[in-house]
Amino acid sequence: MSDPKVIVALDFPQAQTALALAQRLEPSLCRVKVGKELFTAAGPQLVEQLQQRGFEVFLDLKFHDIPNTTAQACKAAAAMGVWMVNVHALGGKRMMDAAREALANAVHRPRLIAVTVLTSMAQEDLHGIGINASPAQMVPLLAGLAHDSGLDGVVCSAQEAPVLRKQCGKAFCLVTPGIRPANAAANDQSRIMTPRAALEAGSSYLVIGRPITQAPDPLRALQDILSEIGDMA
Ligand SMILES: O=c1ccn([C@@H]2O[C@H](COP(=O)(O)O)[C@@H](O)[C@H]2O)c(=O)[nH]1
Repeated sequence: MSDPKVIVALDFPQAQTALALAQRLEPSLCRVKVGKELFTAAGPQLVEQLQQRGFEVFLDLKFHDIPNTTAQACKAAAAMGVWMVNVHALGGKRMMDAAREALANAVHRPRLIAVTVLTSMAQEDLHGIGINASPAQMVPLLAGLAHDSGLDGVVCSAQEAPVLRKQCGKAFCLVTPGIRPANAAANDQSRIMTPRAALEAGSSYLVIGRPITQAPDPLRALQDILSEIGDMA
């Protein structure tokens, strides 16, 4: 089976719009991501519909709660048959251990990854919440905890990928949002990189939302990105 490197973020307020966009894409070219906005509006039924159309789904709900609650939420995600699910590393090692253990005997075990520092955040945002460290310092620390807990990978920016690749090894999955083709608007993202540069830096998968979903021709936008990636796809 092919292993598409692009994960399209379906950030829409309702199922109908998300399905219409998915209809214009190709499961052989990309996976899709269902995040908080769409899942809150449309729920597991929408995940099921995307899977029926052949898409593998990254359920991006960033679970961050006490260990038991997070573990049970991960189990519920696995029961939906999703390809990937995530927790937030700021929930700590005990929470990540519980999440991994909860999935150990799942019939269909999704990849379990942890968000490190959101790609929208810069150093001043961390200072604003009392963390006197830079993303370049915090991300390796949180990725180390996720790695020690036996998680499959992390969400980070592509800017941290070279360091994490060395720290956590080849098999560790680095999922990177904040991807912007040259000249595309950064929007609310802070730590960004172009698609090809991100893969060269060591990203495993690229999460791309608005540059594709808001384009006049989303399939064309995806294909342009895949052409830029070329032999790295
Ligand atoms: O650190 C993170 C974690 C998750 N995201 C999600 O990725 C997409 C990015 O969308 P764009 O439109 O390409 O900016 C979005 O769904 C975020 O919730 C992230 O950006 N950063």
